[in-house]
Amino acid sequence: MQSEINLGARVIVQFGKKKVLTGIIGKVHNKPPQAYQAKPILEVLDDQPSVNPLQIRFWVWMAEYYFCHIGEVMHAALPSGLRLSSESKVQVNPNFERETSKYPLDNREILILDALENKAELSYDECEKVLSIKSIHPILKSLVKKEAILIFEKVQEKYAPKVETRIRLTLEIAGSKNALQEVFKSLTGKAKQESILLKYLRDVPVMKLPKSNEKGVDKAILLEEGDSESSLKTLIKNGIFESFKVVVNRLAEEEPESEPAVLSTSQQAAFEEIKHQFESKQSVLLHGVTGSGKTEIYIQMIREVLDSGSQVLLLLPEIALTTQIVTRLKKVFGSQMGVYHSKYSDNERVEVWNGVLSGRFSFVVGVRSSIFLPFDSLGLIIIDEEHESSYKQFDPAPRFQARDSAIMLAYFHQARTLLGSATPSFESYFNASQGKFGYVELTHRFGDATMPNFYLADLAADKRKNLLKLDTTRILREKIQDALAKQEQVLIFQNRRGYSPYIQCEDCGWTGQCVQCDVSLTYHQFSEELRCHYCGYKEKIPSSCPACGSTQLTTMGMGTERIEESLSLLFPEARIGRMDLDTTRNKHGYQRLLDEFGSGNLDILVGTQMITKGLDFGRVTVVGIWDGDRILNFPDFRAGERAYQQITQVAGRAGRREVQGQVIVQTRDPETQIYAQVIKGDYFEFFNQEIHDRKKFYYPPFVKLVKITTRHADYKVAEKAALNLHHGMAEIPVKKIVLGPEKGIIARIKNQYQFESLIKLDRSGNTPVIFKEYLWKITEELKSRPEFRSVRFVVDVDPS
Ligand SMILES: Nc1ncnc2c1ncn2[C@@H]1O[C@H](COP(=O)(O)OP(=O)(O)OP(=O)(O)O)[C@@H](O)[C@H]1O
Ligand SMILES: [Zn+2]
Repeated sequence: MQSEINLGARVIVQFGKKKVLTGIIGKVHNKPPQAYQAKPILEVLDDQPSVNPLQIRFWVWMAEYYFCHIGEVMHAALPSGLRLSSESKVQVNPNFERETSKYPLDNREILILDALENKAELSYDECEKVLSIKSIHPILKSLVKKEAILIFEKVQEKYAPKVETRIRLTLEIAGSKNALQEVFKSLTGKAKQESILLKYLRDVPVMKLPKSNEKGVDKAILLEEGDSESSLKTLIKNGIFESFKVVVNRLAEEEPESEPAVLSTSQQAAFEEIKHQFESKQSVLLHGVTGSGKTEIYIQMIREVLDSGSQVLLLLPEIALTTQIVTRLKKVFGSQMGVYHSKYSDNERVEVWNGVLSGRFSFVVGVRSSIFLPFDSLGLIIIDEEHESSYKQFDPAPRFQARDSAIMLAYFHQARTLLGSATPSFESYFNASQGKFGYVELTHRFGDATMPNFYLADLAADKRKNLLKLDTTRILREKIQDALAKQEQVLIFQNRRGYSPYIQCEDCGWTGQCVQCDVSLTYHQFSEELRCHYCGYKEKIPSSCPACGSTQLTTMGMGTERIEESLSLLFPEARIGRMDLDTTRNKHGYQRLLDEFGSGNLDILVGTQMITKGLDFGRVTVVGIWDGDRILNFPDFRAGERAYQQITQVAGRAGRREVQGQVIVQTRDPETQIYAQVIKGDYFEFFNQEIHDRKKFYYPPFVKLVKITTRHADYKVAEKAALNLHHGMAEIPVKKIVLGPEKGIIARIKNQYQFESLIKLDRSGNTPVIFKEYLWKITEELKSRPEFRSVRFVVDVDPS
């Protein structure tokens, strides 16, 4: 068999009596495993491997680096359409004969056997339908005992190619004019059939171009004007038409429709400089202020690399992927470009996968999981908005950082990585300052656009002077009013983190709590529900307090819904939209809101983080940051970095064309230094200050962080396991600091108590590798103890 096996091919392996699993050939060797009995391969599914050796190398690296099983990486990497599912099926036992069987059969058993005469195999579901009962097992079991049927596992490809039924004239008819005339004669008086034939001849020029009959037409199109299916059937039965099936592409073909823009002088200079630095560096950081036109530079880079015959991957944060930038790229690259989106169906994902495999897509724009596509000759990976924390996968394993992983992937391909941002991550900026990355800057906006003007609006002062109305400062109101008068647009930003509205009883102080987690339920006005943001639990809003019966329930906190409400009171004439998790839950919600805003149907858009990601709207002149302080205050060593990035990014949506933008930050503390730094736009100065603290207190990029969460349904067991883990880790002979274990910020999630340990590892040499080897042994040893058998240790390398 060995000669048939190719690295990367999918195979089926039997586990236990009933289960079959799909695997990928990772290595072909002759050493039998010591610890377990190897399982035989039942079948090799692919002649051509689905996964190439570079991918396998990448998976191995990822599993090792992010401390998880390679199976978990495989699971994340393969679109589920490429994994196989097995389903139990029933067929007649070939040795069975009803007449001579020594066992008596009851009625229901006979019905199943009858059904199997019409169809060679039935699924459990189908058997249940035959008898219209719920539990088919006893009957099938009895049939097996009576040696009447066999049960087997059928492995099915989940991916289903899209098949179209097409109709064409049979060869006899299409081949001769006479035959066709005969047909016409025979159809006189049969208006319905005649109409179908006429329609066919209208769409397919059989007379002029006999070859055109080969392709025929889509049956659905042939019948779409109301012609009858049964008439078509008759035509087929009489040998006039025939039907056949073809596999078609789900992803529409598009031709490029515009040329790339001509770069400005400074863009051109940046472009040349990037190429120059690529000669000596694998990775280059492009630090270009908001609106500087990074996209056009990417387009030129992509063009060049594609022309040289290599593949290109452009990574975008999740939400940005549905928008402007993809439309822009599609216009330039047409159907050479594949889009890999998490909102795509499985089948669509498999088509992008296969498109990369077959060479149809040499360029892919995608979310973080697109790093797993089967590229075999990448020349360039671009990571746009590289500072985005959504590049990190939190759950489930592999908990990978797509930016860091992409750099590794590029290394395996001997490719280059271009990281772009107006507000680089500290990691990348640090790497650039150390000379590990190249560094190219764009300090001006494209064209005549200038950087926006900032105003710090003092909430406390306005309150004292009685100028605060519905939480808006005077200056914010004035600027909005001005913009509305000039028919310009306004964005209002409220930070989602560390804050969500909830319901409280005014009389007894009751608030809704999740039944499985130690958190308050969040209030959703739109759906009139209370929801848990951790486990998804939800309940209807009670009409009275469940604790004391009072009907005085009020909404606490100030979410985007409340802001929308306040603004509609203050500016009754304005058309206001809201963009947050609530209004974008369905597939097209986000796009629809952007389209409305873009086409000028909305004057004001209120939103969370979503409105900050790379949006480019020419008429936005005012950006209001509802509560600046909220952005600064979260308990995290990255608080400052995130705040700087976020304020700069939101502000960057304002004034991207001729009219200068106005940014109003509402705050109780206008003296806070970070505001001054953002306004000055001096990232370098800000970085230098912050990095000093990071060094002093041992935080990244000076150490490597590993976070381990210990989980168990029993508080005591979880705590004990976490303490044991702690003691084990303290003994590991590498340079490190082990903190914790502490009760999780949220003590219980989905009925599991959690304790967190944080490890700060020395970065030098192979300290992290040694640490992980020991950690593996420690957790395996703990899990082998009966008391900790169901404890989970969740390891997060480079948590964000
Ligand atoms: N060479 C060019 N020719 C014509 N228009 C350009 C050119 N470069 C940039 N633009 C326009 O300038 C605007 C800003 O460009 P772009 O959106 O690429 O900026 P960006 O650097 O990605 O900004 P951000 O970081 O804020 O997302 C866009 O409307 C873009 O179409
Ligand atoms: Zn919950």
